[in-house]
This record gives sequence, structure tokens and C-alpha cells, in this order.
Amino acid sequence: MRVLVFGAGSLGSLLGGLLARAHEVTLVGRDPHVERVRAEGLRIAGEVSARVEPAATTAVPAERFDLALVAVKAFDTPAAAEALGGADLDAVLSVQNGLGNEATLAEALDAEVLAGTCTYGARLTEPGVVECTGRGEVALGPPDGGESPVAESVGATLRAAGVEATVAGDMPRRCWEKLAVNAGINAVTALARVENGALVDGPAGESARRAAREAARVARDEGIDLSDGAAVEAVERVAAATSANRSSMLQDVDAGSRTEIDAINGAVVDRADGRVPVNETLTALVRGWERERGLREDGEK
Ligand SMILES: NC(=O)C1=CN([C@@H]2O[C@H](COP(=O)(O)OP(=O)(O)OC[C@H]3O[C@@H](n4cnc5c(N)ncnc54)[C@H](O)[C@@H]3O)[C@@H](O)[C@H]2O)C=CC1
Ligand SMILES: CC(C)(CO)C(=O)C(=O)O
Repeated sequence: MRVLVFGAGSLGSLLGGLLARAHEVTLVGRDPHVERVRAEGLRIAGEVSARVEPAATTAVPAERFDLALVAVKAFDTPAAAEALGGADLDAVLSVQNGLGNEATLAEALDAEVLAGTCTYGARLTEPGVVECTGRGEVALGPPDGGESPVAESVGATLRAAGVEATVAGDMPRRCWEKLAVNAGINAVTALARVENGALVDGPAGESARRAAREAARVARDEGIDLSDGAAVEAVERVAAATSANRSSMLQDVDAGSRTEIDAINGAVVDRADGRVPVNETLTALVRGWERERGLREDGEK
């Protein structure tokens, strides 16, 4: 299979590297990572060890691919959609966090766009080297739920390369549950400057649980079967299982980089019919920090 990975950062390099064990993979990313992969190949370290030689480029080739995997941060999805328009794609799979990525891709692209949730952990440690910080799985399927032969074929493509993959008919519920987890954990840990484990029994935990309950309520208003209890249980389970993690949003804040607040807590606020005070506050605080740092475009909320 010919696979294009748009966004060869941490997750894109890990999944692209794993896929390169069985498929013809092209990574689209930025220098100096791209330059190093071209010169020396890509090394996967940590919980998986491998050395592979995918093609690497800074621009989408005007060629045909069976699958494009999208692994940019959510705020870069519109640019990804535009760039991917230059290729001929059969299927597109977003493995990003946050809501709205598939809709942005589907609006721009003439290909079947699939939703994905990913629990693999990845970290680009230096150009040319990606660390697998946790083995997980990719769940994927049509964004509105149900079955699709394209989803089955993409699942088989992932599994053929040894990537754990589940083809799921209930992606709306899975995406909302993952959103509730990220809405609970990410902004709270970023603002409190604590590792995920501090939410299990620490004072910031109640804010995380409240944010997740609000997300579950908005999900139910959209017809998704996600109870408050299930959302809170998911936050507590993930915080305990990743207790030593610094969440991706805390890492972004540490690095002085833009966060995915708009696609996570901001998405809960945007979709809410009524007040979601905890998500409103978390969103405003993180956006306020981004604004002060000059990380938001003029005219953005
Ligand atoms: N890193 C992880 O362990 C996990 C990440 N995710 C999600 O996956 C997505 C990606 O996360 P990371 O890999 O951590 O982010 P990242 O920032 O490490 O990787 C994104 C990469 O895309 C590249 N990129 C952006 N726009 C580009 C363009 N126009 N052309 C070429 N390259 C471009 C960036 O240079 C960057 O290297 C996020 O939505 C994140 O929430 C989900 C599960 C686990
Ligand atoms: C699951 C969790 C919260 C792990 O840190 C994550 O997805 C993130 O940090 O973005």
C-alpha cells in the first residue's frame, strides 16, 4: 500500500515508521527532521525498536496514495486539508485529538475521510529519532458511525504493519469519550503545571471531573450515549494509567507553543446549548495565555 503521513512530528513519525515496516510510506514534515530521515532513515526507540527508510519530503507529492494519515496539531488541519488537495487519495484517516478535524478534511478532499482515536504515545526526541512512549491502539471508522469497506481496508493496512487497530462502528462515541478525557486532563494539568497523576486524588481533580461531565452532557445533547459516570471513569482511569505523563497541553505550554485548546475544551464550549462554566473558564485562560504569547492570529477568539 502507498501511505502518505501528513505531519511527521511525534505521532506521525511513530505511526509512519511502524507502517514503513510493511508499506511504501512518504512522510510530509519539516526540516531538520525531514532532512535527517532522508539522509539516515528513521529510528524508532522506546517500547518499539526499529530502523526504517520511508521517503520524506516537506511538500505533498502530486501522486496517488491509498491512504493519507493526518497527524498535525488540530490548529494546522485547515492547512493540511489544503495541502492534501494536491494528491490523489483513496482514504484519509485523522489520528488527531479534538473535534472537527474530520469535517475540515472532508469538506476539502475528494476521498473517504475516517475518524480515528489513538492511544499510542510518541515523542520526537531529536531529528530522525522518535520514541514510542507507550504501545496502544488506533480505533477507526466512519465519523458518523456504522460500517465501511474503506475502514476495513485501512484497518487491515495498519494491522499488516503490526499496528494495533480496531475498526469500530461507534466512532462518534469513542471520539467524544476521548474528548471528555482530554477536556478533563489537558487544560487542568497545563494550568496547574502538574503531571496527570496529580488529578487522581489531588485538589485539581475535581475541576477535571467537572470539565468531563460537561463534555458528556454536550455529547448526550448531540445524541451520543456517554454518561457522566463513564466520562469521569475514563478521566480517572487515563490519569492513573498515565500518572507520570506531562499532558500534551502542559508540554505545549512548557515549550511556549500553541495548544489544541480550541479543538478540545473550546469545542465543548462551541457545541454547548447552554453554559459549560468549567470548560468556558479553562478555554478562556489557555486562550488568554496564547494571546499574550502572540500565538493566536489577529481576529481569533
Ligand atoms: N504525540 C502523541 O503521543 C499523541 C498525539 N496525538 C494527537 O496527534 C496530533 C499530533 O500530535 P504530535 O505528533 O504530538 O504533534 P507534533 O507537533 O509533534 O507533530 C505535528 C507535526 O506536523 C508538522 N506540520 C504541521 N503543519 C505542517 C505542514 N504544513 N507541512 C509539513 N509539516 C507540518 C509539524 O512540523 C510537526 O512536526 C495531535 O492532534 C495530538 O493531540 C494523539 C495521541 C497521541
Ligand atoms: C491521554 C492524555 C491526557 C495523556 O497525557 C493525552 O492524550 C494528552 O496528553 O494529550
